[in-house]
Amino acid sequence: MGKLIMALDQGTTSSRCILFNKKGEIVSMAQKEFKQIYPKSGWVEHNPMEIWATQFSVATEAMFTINVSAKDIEAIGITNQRETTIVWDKRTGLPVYNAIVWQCRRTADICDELRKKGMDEVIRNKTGLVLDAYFSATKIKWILDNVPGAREEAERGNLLFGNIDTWLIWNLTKGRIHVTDYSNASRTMLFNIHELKWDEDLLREFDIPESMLPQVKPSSYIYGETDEVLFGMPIKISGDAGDQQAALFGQTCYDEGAAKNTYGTGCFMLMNTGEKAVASQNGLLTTIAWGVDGKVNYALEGSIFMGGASIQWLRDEMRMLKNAADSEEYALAVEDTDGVYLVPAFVGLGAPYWDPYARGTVVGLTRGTKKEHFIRATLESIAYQSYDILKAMQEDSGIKLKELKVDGGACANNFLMQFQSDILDVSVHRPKVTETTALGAAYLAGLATGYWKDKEDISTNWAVSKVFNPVMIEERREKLLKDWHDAVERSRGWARER
Ligand SMILES: Nc1ncnc2c1ncn2[C@@H]1O[C@H](COP(=O)(O)OP(=O)(O)O)[C@@H](O)[C@H]1O
Ligand SMILES: O=P(O)(O)OC[C@H](O)CO
Repeated sequence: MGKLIMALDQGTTSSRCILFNKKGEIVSMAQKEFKQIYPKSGWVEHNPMEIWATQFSVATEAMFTINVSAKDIEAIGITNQRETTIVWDKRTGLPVYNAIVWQCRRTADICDELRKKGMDEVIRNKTGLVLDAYFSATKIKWILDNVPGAREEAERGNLLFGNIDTWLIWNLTKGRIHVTDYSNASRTMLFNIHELKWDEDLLREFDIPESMLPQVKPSSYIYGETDEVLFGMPIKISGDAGDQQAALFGQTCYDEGAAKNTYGTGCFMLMNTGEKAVASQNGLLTTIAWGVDGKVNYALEGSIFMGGASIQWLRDEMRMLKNAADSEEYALAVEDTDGVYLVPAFVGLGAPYWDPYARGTVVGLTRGTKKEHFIRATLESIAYQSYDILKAMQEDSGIKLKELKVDGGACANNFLMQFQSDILDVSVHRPKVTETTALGAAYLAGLATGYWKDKEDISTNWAVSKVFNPVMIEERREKLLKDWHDAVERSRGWARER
């Protein structure tokens, strides 16, 4: 069989491990969901120990299932839900608080205060990000200000910060390595994406000691080896990237202008802008795609907070679905939504609106509205939100997209993909391997050890499974989009006024 690459994909709702062969094919896979903790309205946490435990357990399960051991694994690549913040005590390895998840809105008021001081402009220029509770900086500050004794211990140099990648590498190496990569660092709101270093002014503004921060390395790089106790012998750890950037890499979007959209918990559209950091005029983020071959690549990103998660909400809270995949059949059982629009602003709206006070809104209900219309409107909202991002991206980059590569759990939905193509008026390409996040992490790891020679070697692995071409007439598209934008306006600012 030859050696395999292990990708650890630590997502918002589950920890996954996938073993890939040289052709980029999935040889084994294991997955475990873990608990979502909602201590207050708008707050979201994870237990860091559960994240580590589930991630390690799926790693051993994926090996065990196909009867391979550490000697069969060439290297490990890590990819992770980004921004989610963990602070732990380096003496004990114990977190001082739960992981504060990227979706958590608890620090919206800290952002409001900073905005009053004009910090939004400073932050945008240095980090490429929009001042928002989404990113790690205000989450770290919240932990230091609210966990008794945390600030004192941090100032004494006893506490470490990490996103999930850093936390996993620290645990995989039994506390020997405290590291992250450029793509993850670029999501903290503390990293200067032009100078490629932690920004002293921002650290001072947020009152965060630099000693807490990990070293920043390329995304394809031998960071170290796993502790031999874990897998029986050490395995190289040689890839690390935030999950959305890893998906861009896994989709082989190596050329300037190439773009992908991932339909997972949220939806994240990224366009490679090469070695140029393009500043957005339309509410997108400028972010680091990866550091590979001694160079840093930038991307424009549109982040949508509720993508597939809104289908999960239909399933778990509204109890309209037995499983997410059934949404396709319900949506196809009606011709349209009968004028119903659902804006899934359950945790505010991300790009391009950036409104933490927007809340979920349904408009156009009538006596004739059926469950099928409601489900279809929820699926359509995913496509409309992606339209808003693509439009902003085309304006910012000056590039008219001809095709969009897709991946993530919800891209399995054929209704959604066809509607997406219709609304964008662009062809949508679904690859054979849709686990592109894990694949990207595997590619980064394998490039560092010479398992794959170069990006060209990898590119030949990408293969399309299905193409969706637009068939909707323009007048219909325009009417739907106009009504969608009216519905979005009705959702905005709702929580601020209450
Ligand atoms: N066939 C489907 N139709 C619509 N949504 C789906 C479908 N399959 C999965 N999903 C949604 O996709 C999400 C899971 O995708 P995944 O890429 O595994 O997410 P993540 O990496 O964010 O944990 C869930 O929110 C689920 O509701
Ligand atoms: O867990 P995912 O795949 O929804 O990704 C989460 C993102 O990285 C958040 O920025």
